[in-house]
Amino acid sequence: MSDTLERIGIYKRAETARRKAALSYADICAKARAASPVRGFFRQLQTRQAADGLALIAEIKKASPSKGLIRADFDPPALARAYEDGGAACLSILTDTESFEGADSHLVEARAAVSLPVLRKDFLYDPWQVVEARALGADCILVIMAAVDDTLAADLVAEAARWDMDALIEVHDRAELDRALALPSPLIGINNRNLRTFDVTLDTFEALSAHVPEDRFLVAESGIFSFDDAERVRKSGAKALLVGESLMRQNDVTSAVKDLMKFA
Ligand SMILES: O=P(O)(O)OC[C@@H](O)[C@@H](O)c1c[nH]c2ccccc12
Repeated sequence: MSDTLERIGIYKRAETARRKAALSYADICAKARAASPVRGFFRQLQTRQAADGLALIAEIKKASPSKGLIRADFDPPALARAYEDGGAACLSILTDTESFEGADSHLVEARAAVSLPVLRKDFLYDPWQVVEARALGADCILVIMAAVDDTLAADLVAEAARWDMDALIEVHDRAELDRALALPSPLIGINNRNLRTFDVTLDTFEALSAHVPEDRFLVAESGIFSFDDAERVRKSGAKALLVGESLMRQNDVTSAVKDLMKFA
């Protein structure tokens, strides 16, 4: 099968080159300095985890390469409000258009509708994209260890820190985890989905979580559909969940969040 991550890397680097040609580093920095102030993403997760035992990062996701169209009735600001009303701690918003039908405007408009911190969910290959994320209003970026080498990962994390943003470091196997633990970020996400094959299993979380030191804030990503799934990863050390599809498929997103987290 074709390697999706490889394909994404190719068009994303080309897209970024086009954007950089139109807007220099200095210009994108000026935009980032003028952006809405950072909302503490990690701090919010810690607060909500301390209060409830588990925090939710709720994802706004219209489509994906593995599932196709997930939600036809797609209104990012309305979804953001519904997630906030349900009790989500933070939002994750896809901005990649080619594979996920996301858009930068989804992030801008959804974030403006709520007071929650927001993760820009995209494929980052250049610190310029981190500054761009801040210019859009993002409070946290994603660093996918399967997509970047150690030098680039460190550069992305450093750029995020320069803008007071958090960085969620995503891993899928032991080698990626060991590389992630060398980075100066407390937020580690174990992606239960293999980005090359799309296989999803919570066994991945159970196997890898044992190797994550207690002082890291561990996020369980992908393939969480029920309260039982949430309990299963919580018992293996998850402090937060990152959930997209199972919430996006519900008409009533607010009660879907309450059911998943057993919020009253
Ligand atoms: O829709 P799910 O199975 O609940 O998964 C959400 C999130 O983990 C997933 O969208 C994701 C995790 N890592 C990514 C990297 C890029 C794009 C998407 C992702």
